[in-house]
Amino acid sequence: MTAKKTITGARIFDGIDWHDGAALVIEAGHVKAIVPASSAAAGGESFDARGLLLVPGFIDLQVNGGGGALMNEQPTLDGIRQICAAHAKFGTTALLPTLITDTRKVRTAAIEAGLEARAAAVPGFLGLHLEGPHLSVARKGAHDPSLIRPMEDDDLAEMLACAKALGCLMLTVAPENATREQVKALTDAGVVVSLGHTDAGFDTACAYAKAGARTVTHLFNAMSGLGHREPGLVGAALATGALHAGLIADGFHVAPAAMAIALRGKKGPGQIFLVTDAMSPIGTDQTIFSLNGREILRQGGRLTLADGTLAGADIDMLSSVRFVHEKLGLPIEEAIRMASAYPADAMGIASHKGRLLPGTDADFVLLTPELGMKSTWIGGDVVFSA
Ligand SMILES: CC(=O)N[C@@H]1[C@@H](O)[C@H](O)[C@@H](COP(=O)(O)O)O[C@@H]1O
Repeated sequence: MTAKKTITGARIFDGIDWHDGAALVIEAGHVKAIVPASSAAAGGESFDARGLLLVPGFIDLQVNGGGGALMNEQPTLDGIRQICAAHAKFGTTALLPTLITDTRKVRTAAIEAGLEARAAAVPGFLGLHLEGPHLSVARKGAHDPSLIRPMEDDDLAEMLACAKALGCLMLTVAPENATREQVKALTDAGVVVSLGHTDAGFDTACAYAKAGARTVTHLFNAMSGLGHREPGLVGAALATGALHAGLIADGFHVAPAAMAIALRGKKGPGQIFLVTDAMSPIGTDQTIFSLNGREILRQGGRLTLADGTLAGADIDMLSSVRFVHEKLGLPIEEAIRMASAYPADAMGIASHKGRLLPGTDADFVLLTPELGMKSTWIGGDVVFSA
């Protein structure tokens, strides 16, 4: 990492506003400033990004796999490296490798791998997301029901130890199999607790939010719908400003009209952010893979178990940004925020990620004006170039 780098010629979006005729100045891997191009002092390396858009790097809080690796099947340092590298090709500069419901043994291996990835400073590795096994069997989705179980004392202890050692942990739980006291203990220890795979009613969801739950896992998927007398978790996610919610924007998981209604109806400051819920095929031509001994087929943009159950998404983050921009008509700035600023806010890491402000990590993406990939930068270094 050289001390100083300057990126010139691009239209720069810092997550709040556009800067035209400006240069991004990077020092020691961090944003130093965005300055008028004319006053960008010489010195250090200079990169010409004429005609391109420079936007904050994407943050994906739910990534089961990519580049042929699936966290459940390859809970190793190598698996994490593969996943991070695969998603960097689509603008993702920070992600949470996500382990869905599995055995204790696999979970322990995933935590070990996460600690190794942190020690090795794997580019793009942010922390871990453990989605399950403390979920509701009734809302299992593609999770193996035989492995879903209540949170016991030793589970809680393992999560607390993981949070302490790793520093960045998201945990999806269902109120059916995790108590409010457990959620409070976890959030007090800095774990971002997300509610999902649940039939929790509105009041229960609100009570869990009060206990510290901060986010909702893939809004609409694997939860009861918004009923007029029982708004459920969807209703709580939208009506409770404290909750942030992830959304899979592949056009198969949630109908565009439902996405638009949710975006219009979300009370702030909590926002709806994009997640890919991507699986191993991202960035490969894989058409079949296995999860807990069951086959998942990739066909026509969807990933399904033999019985047709959706099992994660076949989408990358840049395509998700394009989807909400092009299909929902969101301004490009807002589409980009949904993939950068909002997940950073949800995760509580906005002081150093999600926006390009003085002092934040120099994590950014260079795109063509048509939103094609050019290059991905993490900590001021190029990690992918198209
Ligand atoms: C990794 C994973 O498995 N993610 C879930 C899946 O479990 C669920 O089946 C699907 C649809 O849920 P829905 O049918 O309730 O909308 O959403 C996500 O793909």
